[in-house]
Amino acid sequence: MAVSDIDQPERKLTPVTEHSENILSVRDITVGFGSKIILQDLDLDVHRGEVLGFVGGSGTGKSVLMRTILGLTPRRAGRISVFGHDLSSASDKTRRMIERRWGVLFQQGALFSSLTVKQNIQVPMREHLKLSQRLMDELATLKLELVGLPQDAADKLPSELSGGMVKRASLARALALDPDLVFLDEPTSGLDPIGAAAFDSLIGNLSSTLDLTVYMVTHDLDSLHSICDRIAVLGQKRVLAIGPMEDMMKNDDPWIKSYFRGARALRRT
Ligand SMILES: Nc1ncnc2c1ncn2[C@@H]1O[C@H](COP(=O)(O)OP(=O)(O)OP(=O)(O)O)[C@@H](O)[C@H]1O
Repeated sequence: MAVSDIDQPERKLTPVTEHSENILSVRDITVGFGSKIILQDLDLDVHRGEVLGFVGGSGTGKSVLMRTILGLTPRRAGRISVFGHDLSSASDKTRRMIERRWGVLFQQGALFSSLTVKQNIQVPMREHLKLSQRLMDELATLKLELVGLPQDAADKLPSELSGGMVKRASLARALALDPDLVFLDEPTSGLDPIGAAAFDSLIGNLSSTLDLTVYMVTHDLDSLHSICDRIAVLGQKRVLAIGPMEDMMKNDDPWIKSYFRGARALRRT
């Protein structure tokens, strides 16, 4: 049975009044390209075990922030601490340990087109672990099951998969090393509403059963309502607001109001 077919267990929401342990902390981050500043003095905390949804207008810097945290885009100022380690002062060994403990699903899936699904899932295993081919094959089989892909997907190339299957295969790769934290960049974009709901359900289930912390950039209001413990809104080069959906529904910032209580948002109720 696919994970997504299992009824979604009632999610235990992270209590926001208690000070949860931060798995990721960003302080005073400034990022720019040439003379254009995208993020300025931005602060953000992600609590262990939560699903944090990240929203903001197009071009506000959601992907830039995610790439900066991942070390793919340089920052001009600020500190990032993951699993209690400051990334600026981390040794190469610590940095590799951190990279082993996080998984990433990029916006377009970013699977290697010339590798089969199984080989794609095994890329992080080859990079970080020394395992026999047989063990890696067994692990890839387990990951396919975890994300609800049929076993015959293992030997297919990404071009032979549907959009929803590509997302699941990318998620299987992001989960290859049993991470504590996963970054998902618009995981439901391009999926039809049924596929998107099944994917949300999968992420919600994995988050509860594997005790995963999820950092999810999304435009999908359904995802925000159904699986996010908290929502962070990016605007004016910083995190404008962060909190549970109830807080967003009460917020009077014009962008937040029109996003969460505008005509499109109200149509879904
Ligand atoms: N490598 C780069 N060089 C120059 N500008 C860049 C680069 N990467 C991103 N930008 C600019 O940074 C801004 C933020 O881009 P980003 O992709 O983070 O937006 P976003 O909030 O993720 O948008 P969307 O919701 O449309 O995906 C944009 O103006 C973009 O053009």
